[in-house]
Amino acid sequence: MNEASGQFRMMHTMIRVLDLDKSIAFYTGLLGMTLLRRDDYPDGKFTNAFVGYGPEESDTVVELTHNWGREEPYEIGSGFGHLALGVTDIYAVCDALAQQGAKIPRPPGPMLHGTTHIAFIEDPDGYKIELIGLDTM
Ligand SMILES: C[C@@H](O)C(=O)SC[C@H](NC(=O)CC[C@H](N)C(=O)O)C(=O)NCC(=O)O
Ligand code: NI
Repeated sequence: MNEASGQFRMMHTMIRVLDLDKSIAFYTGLLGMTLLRRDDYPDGKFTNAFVGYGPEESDTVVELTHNWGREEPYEIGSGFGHLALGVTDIYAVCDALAQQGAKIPRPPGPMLHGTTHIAFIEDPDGYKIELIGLDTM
């Protein structure tokens, strides 16, 4: 820790989404997050929806930005990696997600070159979400 660290707090990660209702349903319905707030900006023709596991005052959350009228899928690019969620019993969680139709391009198991058990699922826009087996860390 350095002297500057007390001045900053991690607030959110923003991702641009094509279908806001579909994304909100994914993050709340499948991943158990809460829709914390939804702010429309008519002058900018966009909406921000914040989802997470606790209030923004104490938790780092995800900001889903929807640009009105956008139809072209976003290019996620090779630089973006993933959002990471910790879970207990990653195998049971992945089974339940698969039964609900979630895309799981990387099934659960020990990570390459490591020992932590991870999995990767995809959100409606194709953003990778890593699931980390907390009991395997
Ligand atoms: C510990 C956990 O939070 C990780 O994200 S490690 C996952 C691991 N990451 C990498 O290998 C990064 C280097 C790689 N060359 C890259 O640029 O992505 C990972 O993605 N492992 C893949 C797997 O299937 O285990
Ligand atoms: Ni990670």
